[in-house]
Amino acid sequence: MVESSVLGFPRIGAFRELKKNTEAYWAGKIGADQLLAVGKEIREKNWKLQKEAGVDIIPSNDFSYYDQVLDLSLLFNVIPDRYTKFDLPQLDVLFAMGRGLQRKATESTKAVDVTALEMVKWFDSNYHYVRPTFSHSTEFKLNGQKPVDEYLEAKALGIETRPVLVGPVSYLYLGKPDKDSLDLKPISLLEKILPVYTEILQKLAAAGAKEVQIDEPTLVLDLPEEVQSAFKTAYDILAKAEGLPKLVLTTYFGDVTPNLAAIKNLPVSGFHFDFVRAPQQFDEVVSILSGEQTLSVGIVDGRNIWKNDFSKSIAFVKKAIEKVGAEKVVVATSSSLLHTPVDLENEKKLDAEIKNWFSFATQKLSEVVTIAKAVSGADVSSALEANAAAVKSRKESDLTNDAAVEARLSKIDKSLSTRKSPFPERLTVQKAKYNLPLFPTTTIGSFPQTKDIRINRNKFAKGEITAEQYEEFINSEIEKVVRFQEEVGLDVLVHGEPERNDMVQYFGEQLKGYAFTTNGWVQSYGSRYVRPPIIVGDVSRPKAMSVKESVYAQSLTKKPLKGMLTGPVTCLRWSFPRDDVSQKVQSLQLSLALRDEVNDLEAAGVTVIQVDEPAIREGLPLRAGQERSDYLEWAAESFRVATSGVRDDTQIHSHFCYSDLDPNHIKALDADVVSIEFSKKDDPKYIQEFSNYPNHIGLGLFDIHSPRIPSKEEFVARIGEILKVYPADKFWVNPDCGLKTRGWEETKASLTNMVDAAKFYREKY
Ligand code: MET
Ligand SMILES: [Zn+2]
Repeated sequence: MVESSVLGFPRIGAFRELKKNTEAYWAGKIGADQLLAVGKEIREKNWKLQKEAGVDIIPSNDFSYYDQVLDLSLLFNVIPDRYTKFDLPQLDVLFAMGRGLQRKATESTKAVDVTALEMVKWFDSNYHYVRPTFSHSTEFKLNGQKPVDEYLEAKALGIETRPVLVGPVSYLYLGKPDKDSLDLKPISLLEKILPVYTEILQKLAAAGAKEVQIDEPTLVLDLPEEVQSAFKTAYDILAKAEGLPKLVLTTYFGDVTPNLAAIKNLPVSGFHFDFVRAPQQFDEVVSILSGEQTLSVGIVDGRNIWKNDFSKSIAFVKKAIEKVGAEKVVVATSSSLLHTPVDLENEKKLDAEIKNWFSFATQKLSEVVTIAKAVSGADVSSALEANAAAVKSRKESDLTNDAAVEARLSKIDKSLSTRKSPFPERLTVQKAKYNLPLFPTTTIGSFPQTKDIRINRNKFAKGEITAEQYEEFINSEIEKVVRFQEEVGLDVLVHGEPERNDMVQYFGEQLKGYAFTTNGWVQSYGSRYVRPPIIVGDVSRPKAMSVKESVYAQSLTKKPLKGMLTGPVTCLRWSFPRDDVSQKVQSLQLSLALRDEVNDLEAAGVTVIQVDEPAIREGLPLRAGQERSDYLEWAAESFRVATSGVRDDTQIHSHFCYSDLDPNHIKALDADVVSIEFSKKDDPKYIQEFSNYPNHIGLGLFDIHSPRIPSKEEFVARIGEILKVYPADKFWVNPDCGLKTRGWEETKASLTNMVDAAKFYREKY
């Protein structure tokens, strides 16, 4: 019997229980005990769900209160000193590293003021991990035994699990040196970290774990020589240790063949490969298996919501069986299911035909089980028939294909993707028109999404208030935000985005070709979850989407008001995309819809327009090469198609966040002004890279993921740092990103300090 396996299950709860309770804990409304109890409940539910679905290999330690990489940092004591000096309980150390902590002293506790560690994209997904941050003084040792505890917890429920750990090479390589140790290469710590890996693995084995899923996803990246060779060093050492469980080396999100030499002959009990993303690697990766090693065939998509095509998958798995034998093959999800929503059954509003095309995490459990059964010769014919019917219905549906969109797409040429004049000429007319001071200040768009906003949005959704009442409410929010910005003296204002639940979903809901869910949440980072809309067919814009709010906001002020749109690549990346047409086609369709919106904004008098592309970096193919250069080309083309229909004196902004951005990747967008998340970038070399960026730029000055308030002096110092390498006449002053997750109090204080610092330099220059 071929076994089925799941690499990880969403841990947020079917109804976002984890978020609600984590945030309640942060707000001091519930105690740690209650939060821990909720975590336990979620784990129990997830394990039982998988058991009941018939999954053979069920993961444990895939749960986390914040991020699984951060958990490992805590477990291995990779905790910079600044987090340990307050005598915080472990859970609070975890959250302080994840999101920063600022707290006044009480009778029994010290005052705390510490920024978060850097958070970056998990490969090309919209999940973010907290970057392990190493110094010369890092002393690896086990801090507790979370993986063992969770393994035993499942065992106590009568469920045998396979614990998951990020492997040593990936863990180190995904990290970075702390600011006090910039010369440190994390991978050089390999031999120092292996003893703690050994220790935790021994403990797992002692607790009864027979096998551990050891994730080495960095194998899908271009790896420097010393990292490639680290695999052999690491796994040879682990293989020599006494009393370890078997290790299944798990890769996902891409093709590992360029690094095949690094894992050939590794002493592990098996390998997992992602054949959804990279089916082409099959022959080569199978060729490295020794007679003993198992092959985990990742065939059920952990990154998207389309129903599996059983006939194709079964054929694929059969091919694997032929090569290595049924007893060695495992049918698996391509990656953790963390990236998919929990349960399609909770979608009550989806059109029945469309719903039948989807499969969420819970449904994917039965998919791996059914495929495993089918290739083992069990009779699953009714499941196969239903599946074939769903696949056919999607392919042939009118909802999928729109001839008018396809015709417009075929007419895109250079004239549609080039601004009328080059940047220097635009700059001259824009200077004259907007007359902004040196160090112009602005924000990235969203202002605090208060409880009041959420309540009113829900009321409107439920029909408890009328459209007029809702509009009135939104207008009052806009007015509040505009007045506030005038008071603190910001230069380019925004309307605050109170009408937007999410920057992609908001537009998705107004575009034809999209479907959206009511409960399809996916963790993006920490307690922030997103509900990606789903691109089901050709995309077009029936009517204006954002003009009303921006025009209203502009009517309230004489200062320039920035209209806010989400760019084509980000709309694509933060949606569940179609898998039947290319990403390029989907992106360009979106860009045409956005072009109409940009032009409508300009015509309505909103002539500073920001088109956010925070996801442009995450979409970058993981390896250098043709696919990557093609991507950069169509991504930039999409942005320009969206934004180049405007006059020279219309100022186009763009915004990027979440990851290490290469300035060369955004030059071709030709935006007049860009803002970039930057506050946690300490490496002067990185700042230097941006000094040649030709257009204007705002390097984000404070972390919006943290409630911490930087002082004016801190802003002054940071701006001063950047000014050492960065020219003052291109310098915009702004936060890292939008302020939607922040409260008003810290927003007011931080922005006031930021504007004061800008004024300080304005006088100085
Ligand atoms: C993740 S990028 C966010 C940009 C958006 N305009 C905002 O401020 O919320
Ligand atoms: Zn952002």
